Amino acid sequence: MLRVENVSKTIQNHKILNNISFEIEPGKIVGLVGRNGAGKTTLLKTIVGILTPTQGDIRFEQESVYTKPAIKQQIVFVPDSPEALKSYSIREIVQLYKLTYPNFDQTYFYKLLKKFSLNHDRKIRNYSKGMKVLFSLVLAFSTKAKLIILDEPTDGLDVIIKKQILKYILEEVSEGHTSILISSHRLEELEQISDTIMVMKDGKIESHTDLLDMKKKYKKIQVVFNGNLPTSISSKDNVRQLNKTGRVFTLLLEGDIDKLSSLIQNEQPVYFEELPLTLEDLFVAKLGGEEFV
Ligand SMILES: Nc1ncnc2c1ncn2[C@@H]1O[C@H](COP(=O)(O)OP(=O)(O)OP(=O)(O)O)[C@@H](O)[C@H]1O
Repeated sequence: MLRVENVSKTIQNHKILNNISFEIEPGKIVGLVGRNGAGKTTLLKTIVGILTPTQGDIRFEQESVYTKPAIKQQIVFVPDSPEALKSYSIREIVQLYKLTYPNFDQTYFYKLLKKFSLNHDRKIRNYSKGMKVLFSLVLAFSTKAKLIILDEPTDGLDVIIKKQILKYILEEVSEGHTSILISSHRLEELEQISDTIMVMKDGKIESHTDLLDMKKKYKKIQVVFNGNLPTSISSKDNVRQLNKTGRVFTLLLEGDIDKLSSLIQNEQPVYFEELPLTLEDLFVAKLGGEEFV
């Protein structure tokens, strides 16, 4: 379990991280979303001990990553640009990783290279951008670390390779107890694979949403009535109007969603349909139009 406890980071009088606390349980995928400059990379680098916090602590399995650096063998950071490895041969990288991570599984590593058609005779600098990202992920998962931290792994990749990478991350997590912290500025990408989503803004965690809980608590519907929206519905605090086009209303129901649905059905709409709910809908309704793209 990772515990981030009241972490703040100030660089040159600029407070980049402001009192951040959260936990990641084993086997969970946590998505970190925020616009450019929100502080995502700084937070990730602080968690892995590349940067030291001005205040607060980071604990993994109860040990502080600052006072017990050996615990860092259980945590792998994959930076947003995997360029650092490009001047090494694959054999050199394997040697380096075996020294750093005692559980590095070489057989598994070569098996995965083959699976993704990453030719290991080739120099990494000759890989395409997508291949470099895949290679970094394969390397990270082969360490058998308990926490893998990925900084914008899908940035700048085409849709096909992006899907392949997200699918691979999900497969790896379902196999064991690896936890993942993954950042992106694209909410809809992380929503597909995460258990929880944290939204970061101006160095703070603005919201922390459990996606399973969200599906239970909220429902998005489209309804049409003969006239206007009946006041028995529009007057409810837990019914939010997301959109109105002519007589078509898109509503977000919150709380006891079954009770609210039957109340709406009782008003005999001429049309009623449940729509898939996205986190973006929820944030637009709750936080007033924040965009993440
Ligand atoms: N070493 C540094 N010195 C001064 N300012 C810094 C330093 N590192 C980061 N910052 C500032 O901290 C803020 C957060 O940067 P950070 O790279 O963590 O954001 P981010 O959310 O990862 O952004 P992006 O999505 O663009 O990668 C930015 O305003 C950046 O300019």
